[in-house]
Amino acid sequence: MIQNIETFLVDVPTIRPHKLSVATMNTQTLVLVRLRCADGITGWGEATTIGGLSYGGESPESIKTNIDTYIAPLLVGMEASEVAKAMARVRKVIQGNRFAKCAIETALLDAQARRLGVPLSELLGGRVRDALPVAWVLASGDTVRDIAEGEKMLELRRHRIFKLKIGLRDVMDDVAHVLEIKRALGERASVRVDVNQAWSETDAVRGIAALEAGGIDLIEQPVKAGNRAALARLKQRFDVAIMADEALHGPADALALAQADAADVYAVKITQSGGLLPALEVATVARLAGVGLYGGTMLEGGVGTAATAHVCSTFAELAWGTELFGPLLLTQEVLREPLVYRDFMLQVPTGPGLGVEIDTDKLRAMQRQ
Ligand SMILES: O=C(O)C[C@H]1C=CC(=O)O1
Ligand SMILES: [Mn+2]
Repeated sequence: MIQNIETFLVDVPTIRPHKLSVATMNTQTLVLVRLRCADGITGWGEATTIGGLSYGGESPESIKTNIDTYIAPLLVGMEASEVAKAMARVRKVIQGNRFAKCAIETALLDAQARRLGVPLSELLGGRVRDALPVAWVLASGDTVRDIAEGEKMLELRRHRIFKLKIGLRDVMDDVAHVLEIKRALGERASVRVDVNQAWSETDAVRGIAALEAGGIDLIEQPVKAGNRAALARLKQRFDVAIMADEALHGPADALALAQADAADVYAVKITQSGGLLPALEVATVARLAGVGLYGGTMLEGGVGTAATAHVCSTFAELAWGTELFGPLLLTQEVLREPLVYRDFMLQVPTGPGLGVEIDTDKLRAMQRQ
């Protein structure tokens, strides 16, 4: 039986300012959920977002309030091992709130996988890979600093895929910044950009033409999320791969984007999809439509990152790797043992459930009062 559900906000400084077109992050607010069951088993989930309300429609505070006020009372007293019934109730009664639903589903699945003594991946159909390629995001806002950071990551053998956050400056200034980094890193790295919706379609035509010519491998969400037709026109116009991120809020969007032939690649995010099982549905639509997969992040800490890793470990094809580096951007760790990054890959945890343990003493000390 589900005994109680608690939510925690944890403000953690980032290792350096992280500049996106929608926000500059100096701290990240982790939203963590603990679900305790009458059989003594505890499950954890995470609903972290980026930049308060500047990236998505749910803020850390709204997620906490909505779980505490509306979702937890629906679930307390239900059978904890009946994850699908519990989530069916949540999905029937609660509109929207994809991030909150994701955290709840993660906690239920973590608890159930622990109960069964298996890694969470095995409840999701089973893993076909034990490690995932991980991109690093260069977003200091400074070209020289970004190049030095990229060189350091290559030397450490931690990352050889780099995503650059652009869209804040004039299109051609951004292009010059990106191409300088590409020239410095050369064939040793895959260099990609994320515009986070900042360009008009005409900006995008100019910007993508120059980036494609300069050897950039992937263009993420160049135009507004709602402008599916523009994304489709850009996909038809250019050879370089176009990725949908903010345009993709779960399986229905995955289908609509596929029907519009609007993207070469989907950024699969468990929070944006509204949970782990909807994220698997996004991946299935992609597979059937011939769309490539990429494991996306909302810069979650260890819990959400592990959950996404379990999901991505089940993908037969993962052509574009992942960006599951969230914990590495943070100055403090909430896990007892950090996730393992080695040889350019994140190792998918092997223990029961998520395969990570929360340091509850640390959490108590770090949580927002
Ligand atoms: O992809 C996004 O838009 C969000 C995010 C992922 C990595 C990062 O730095 O920001
Ligand atoms: Mn993105």
